[in-house]
Amino acid sequence: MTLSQAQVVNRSLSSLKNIYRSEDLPVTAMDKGIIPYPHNTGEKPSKGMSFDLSSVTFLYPGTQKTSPSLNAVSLKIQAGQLVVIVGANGSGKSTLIRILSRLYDPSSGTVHIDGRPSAEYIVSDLHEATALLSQDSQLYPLSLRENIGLGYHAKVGDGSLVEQAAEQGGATEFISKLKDGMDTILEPMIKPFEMNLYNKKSHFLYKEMEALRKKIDISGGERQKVVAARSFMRFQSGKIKFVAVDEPSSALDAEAEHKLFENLIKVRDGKTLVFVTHRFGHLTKYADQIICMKDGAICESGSHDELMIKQGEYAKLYEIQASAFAQ
Ligand SMILES: Nc1ncnc2c1ncn2[C@@H]1O[C@H](COP(=O)(O)OP(=O)(O)OP(=O)(O)O)[C@@H](O)[C@H]1O
Repeated sequence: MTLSQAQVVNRSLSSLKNIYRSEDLPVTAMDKGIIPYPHNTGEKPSKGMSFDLSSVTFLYPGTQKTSPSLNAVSLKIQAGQLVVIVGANGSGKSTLIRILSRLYDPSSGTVHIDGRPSAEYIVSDLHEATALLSQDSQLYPLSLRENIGLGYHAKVGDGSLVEQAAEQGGATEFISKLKDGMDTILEPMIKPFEMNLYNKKSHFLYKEMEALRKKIDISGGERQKVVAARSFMRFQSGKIKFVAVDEPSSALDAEAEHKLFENLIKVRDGKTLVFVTHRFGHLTKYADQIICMKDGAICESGSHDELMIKQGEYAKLYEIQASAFAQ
């Protein structure tokens, strides 16, 4: 029996629903915890996830490196804060995001979330309350509508929610220019057809298969807009308390990046936002707290103005970028 494209897509969608919750969240050996998150939901509405890290050191399992990727990191992030992490390549920014998102537990030191050791919470609950937007986020061989809708799979059939998320992620314009719009299927899966149709050029499905073979490519920036739209869809679940944004904007032009940040900030209510960025300006000036990292450690933290007065690492990085515009 040959599966139709729709059947293939439906099957993929239902299996992806099961794995999507853990997208970007590789399961590592860690204490799975027993306390549901959020805890004490009957109390006043949460402003977001809060963090308290004390002397956190982290070495990737099996790494050849002799020095830890995070070294004695201590920091506090209050619920609802907008935090920006900056620092040179390899300084530990993404690693810190992975610890905050509980993709890894520290090699030593402690992490408290909302006042409790993070290991006490059911890890899948923490992941469900976390939206991680990073360059590694994947797209699936499904329609653009489904790729976005998967963010909140119970509402994947709600066209207006999916379209709203597409708009917030900045994806509407490029999608409207595609022949099949939201129904465009990315990287169609032709394998099941091909097995049956090999060399049967006269078969009526052969032509269809040939059309599907033409992979629909979208640019790096457009992919990131779809992934961003999926995160906005996730926010609709009402469960997100922590948004970690690890440089998703590297392929975005300046205007698209600005809009993405603006849209994320518009929906920040009830969420703690942590951004990793190499581009100063948009965010760093509005951040409640800037964390500047160097060689796996926090070398400075404070507001933009405080760190500029200090004339340390942050001011150095900022001035390098500012001088490029002044010339
Ligand atoms: N999966 C991994 N396994 C082993 N070492 C890793 C892994 N990921 C990162 N590292 C190492 O940990 C250190 C910190 O890396 P990390 O990705 O956190 O830095 P970063 O500040 O986010 O860098 P960039 O700005 O280049 O993205 C680096 O020395 C890096 O080589």
